[in-house]
Amino acid sequence: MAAAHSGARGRFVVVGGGIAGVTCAEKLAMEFPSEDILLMTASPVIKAVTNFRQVSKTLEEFDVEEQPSSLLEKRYPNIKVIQSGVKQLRSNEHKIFTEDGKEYIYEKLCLCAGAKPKLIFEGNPYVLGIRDTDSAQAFQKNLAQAERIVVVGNGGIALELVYEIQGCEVIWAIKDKAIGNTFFDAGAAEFLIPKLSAEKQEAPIQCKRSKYTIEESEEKERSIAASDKLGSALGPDWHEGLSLKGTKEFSHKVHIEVVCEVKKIHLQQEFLQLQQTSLAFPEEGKNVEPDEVLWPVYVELTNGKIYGCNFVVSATGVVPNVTPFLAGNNFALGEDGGLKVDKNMHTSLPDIYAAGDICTASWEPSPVWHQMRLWTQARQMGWYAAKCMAADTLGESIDLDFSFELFAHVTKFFNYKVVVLGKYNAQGLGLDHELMLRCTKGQEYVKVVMQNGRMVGAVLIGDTDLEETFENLILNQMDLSAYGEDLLNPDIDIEDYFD
Ligand SMILES: Cc1cc2nc3c(=O)[nH]c(=O)nc-3n(C[C@H](O)[C@H](O)[C@H](O)COP(=O)(O)OP(=O)(O)OC[C@H]3O[C@@H](n4cnc5c(N)ncnc54)[C@H](O)[C@@H]3O)c2cc1C
Ligand SMILES: NC(=O)C1=CN([C@@H]2O[C@H](COP(=O)(O)OP(=O)(O)OC[C@H]3O[C@@H](n4cnc5c(N)ncnc54)[C@H](O)[C@@H]3O)[C@@H](O)[C@H]2O)C=CC1
Repeated sequence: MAAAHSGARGRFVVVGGGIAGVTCAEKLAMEFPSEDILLMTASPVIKAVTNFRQVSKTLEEFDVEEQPSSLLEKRYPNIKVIQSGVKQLRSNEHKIFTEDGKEYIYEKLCLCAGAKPKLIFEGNPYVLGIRDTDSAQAFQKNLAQAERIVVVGNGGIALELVYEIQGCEVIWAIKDKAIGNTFFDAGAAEFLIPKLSAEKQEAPIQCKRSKYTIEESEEKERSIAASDKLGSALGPDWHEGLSLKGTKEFSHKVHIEVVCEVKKIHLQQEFLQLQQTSLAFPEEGKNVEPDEVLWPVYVELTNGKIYGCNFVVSATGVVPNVTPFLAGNNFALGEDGGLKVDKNMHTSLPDIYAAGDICTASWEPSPVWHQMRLWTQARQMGWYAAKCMAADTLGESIDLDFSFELFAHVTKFFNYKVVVLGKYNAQGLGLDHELMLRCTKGQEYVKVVMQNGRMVGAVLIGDTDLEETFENLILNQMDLSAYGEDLLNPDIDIEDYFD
């Protein structure tokens, strides 16, 4: 490496301008008002949490705003933002080196560099991922000229996309039998499916929140894929600021191919040489006709079907963004490739902490908490990592934060409010559990997971108003055997029982 110019010495250095990094820097700035906190980030804007609302003991909601870093420095005069990517870490010397050729010395470091989309057929220019503002805009631009796309993956992004896209045929290829496997079971999927064939209620195509937008002149002409410079993950309602419309005039037109993966992606020329048949968009769920249209790419599925399309969206999860920090540093990594952190958010290397999507929680968790790469957890981890760094500096001990007692997430899918609590899909419980259900078509879907008469998880779709009561029941592990099915009886006001 070329000789680096000496930058600054920071007692506390945080890497990453996403929710985890910014929250961590803010908390450190509050804990140590007379210290400079260095926040290094590869992106020109930072993500700030605004309008934070504690909905219940563990459920929280907030908005995420993209802001220029100067606003953060104004709010916290002891935060200095350095806009340059970190290219190397020398943990044994307590030094980091940035892309602009500077080096910095830290006493304590927190790595919050997020994650990257885990793309199928990475490098294929017809395969798009969605992570940050750039990639979302690239997607929108391509969609505006598309008649048919193939969406691969069955998690949060795919669920949001298939519902939001209008005026474009969508072939949705999933590995599982039912939609939304990361959040739902087959019953909940069944409840949601009718929404995909209904006319989408027109949402105002404008952003609910004011957002800092990148100057037009800075925006590069893009071909199909976005630039590979890594920005922060998008915030809530990210699609509301974008018109997700193809070239046609219909609302939803989604066909789901279940239990399959993508075997191959053929360019048009290759496909024509194969002399195989591709399929037209299935009417009423059935493949009847060979396709007459020529497409830029053809997707061959493992079930033998081939569909032509304009491009493919790979919404197939994320991989922690650890690469810039690994060379020469012997970090312990989790099975998912994240930096392992203990119950103090400490990695395996001295004075280095990690938070958010980059890390893998490796402590013995509460029986009803698990890690998921979500912004609620990024905020909680960033905040708690700062508290741990402060406690260590002051020689104090600290208990695991209460937010890690119960997994709790509130979001929106297909225009329904969705709350998931604890082991909502009986994760890790094997056969040792029972399910109780209540469902009113088009209105609500309530599922609770019971183990030995105690509630260990719940999925609440619609305005059920049950989240606080169920959160308490999961947290206090009360024996509910005596209540039997009455637990979900809509004629009984369950809150009166337990409050
Ligand atoms: C489309 C989409 C929708 C989502 N929807 C939801 C949702 O509805 N609810 C929910 O809870 N979660 C959602 N998520 C997940 C959520 O956005 C992430 O879990 C969360 O934002 C992660 O925050 P983070 O700070 O760990 O990482 P990021 O937001 O990825 O931030 C990482 C930061 O590190 C910087 N960086 C990267 N490499 C370097 C480097 N070498 N040097 C310096 N800086 C670097 C980046 O520029 C960025 O600022 C969604 C994600 C996506 C992509
Ligand atoms: N409302 C919310 O809470 C939302 C949360 N998110 C979060 O953002 C992150 C990224 O979202 P997603 O990419 O949707 O990740 P995800 O982890 O939610 O889902 C990935 C999906 O891809 C599937 N998959 C993995 N490899 C595959 C392959 N080779 N072929 C076919 N399918 C494959 C998985 O089975 C899974 O269904 C996640 O952490 C997610 O939790 C994203 C959007 C909305």
